[in-house]
Amino acid sequence: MTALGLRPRTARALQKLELGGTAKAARVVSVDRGRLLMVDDGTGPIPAVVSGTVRHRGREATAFPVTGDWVALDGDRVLAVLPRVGLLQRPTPTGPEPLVAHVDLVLVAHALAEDRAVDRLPRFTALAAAAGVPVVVLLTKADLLDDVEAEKAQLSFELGGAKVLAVSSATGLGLDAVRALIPIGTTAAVLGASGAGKSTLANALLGEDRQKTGAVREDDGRGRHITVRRDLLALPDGGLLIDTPGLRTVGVRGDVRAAFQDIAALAGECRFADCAHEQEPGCAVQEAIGDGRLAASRFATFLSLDAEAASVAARETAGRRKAGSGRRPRDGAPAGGWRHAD
Ligand SMILES: Nc1nc2c(ncn2[C@@H]2O[C@H](COP(=O)(O)OP(=O)(O)OP(=O)(O)O)[C@@H](O)[C@H]2O)c(=O)[nH]1
Ligand SMILES: [Zn+2]
Repeated sequence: MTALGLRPRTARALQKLELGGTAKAARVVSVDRGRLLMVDDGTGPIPAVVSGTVRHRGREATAFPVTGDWVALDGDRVLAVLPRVGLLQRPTPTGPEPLVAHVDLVLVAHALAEDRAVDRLPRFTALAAAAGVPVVVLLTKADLLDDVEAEKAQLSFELGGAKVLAVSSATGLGLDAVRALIPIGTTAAVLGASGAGKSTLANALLGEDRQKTGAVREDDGRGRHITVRRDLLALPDGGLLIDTPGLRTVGVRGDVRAAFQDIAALAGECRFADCAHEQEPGCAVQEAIGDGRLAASRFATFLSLDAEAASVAARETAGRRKAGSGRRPRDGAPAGGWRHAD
């Protein structure tokens, strides 16, 4: 893996496209409508646009690039999006919306001192779980808490034993621990509600005011600076950080159990395979709540997200039936294909 996180598999996928000598792999730093900023392992940010020609079909090749994507770049033209791993997608009424790609770790920021409602956090962890990306919860603004260790333990309990790190951009608490999570070449995405302290944390990790510089720099220091508001940032230690704007609404989609493996494991121990975890005898979930191993609030959150995902699935099935009479695009490519750069 290179400093920018290019994996051999992704590099091979580029070779397979056989685009010719001048096409190279480059990574998307930011997307501003049709305008992209790219980096590769030799150059600083380069502006690029998406090619109007769909040269290669397939799911990724016809997708519009998102921050973190690896693409085939020829001059200033993006020819194809290379196969994605670690793709964070937000469920929307019209289907999943890709947010960022090639993410190795999701950091969910939550300022417990200002927001006691932790039941929204599993929405973020579900988003990561759906992408198969590990999660660490950041208890931000820890300087505003009286008993950080106790709050951290409580938060971890309420999140089913999630890994929680207490951090403060104000005092520097926990910043080294966060840095250690993002070694050279790995990409972490910070998710969380607006005001959770994500951008301040990004600045603290960068060691500079991102608003002024916001630059992705090559680790050899040759790269140029360019101001971007957010997106893929190169940390001084070589890790890559994607700061995302606060997501106001995060829906859930698919099987939410991936984000509730603690509950799924308990449910596997219930006496009845079809246990509804209400008042059945031998219910391992209710037993765990009873003896304090599982937070009742977590189980309640699970039930509500599970119900939400089920209703989304039902809506999508109904929508597909309605659209079923329409023509299917060739090669299974999504209708619409490239969104052209202006
Ligand atoms: N006391 C304290 N305040 C903090 C800390 N980190 C951030 N803040 C304050 O919290 C507020 C919000 O911080 P931001 O970093 O802008 O939050 P954000 O999550 O990036 O918000 P969005 O960009 O809207 O998603 C600002 O007023 C920060 O100064 C911290 O560690 N301690
Ligand atoms: Zn049960």
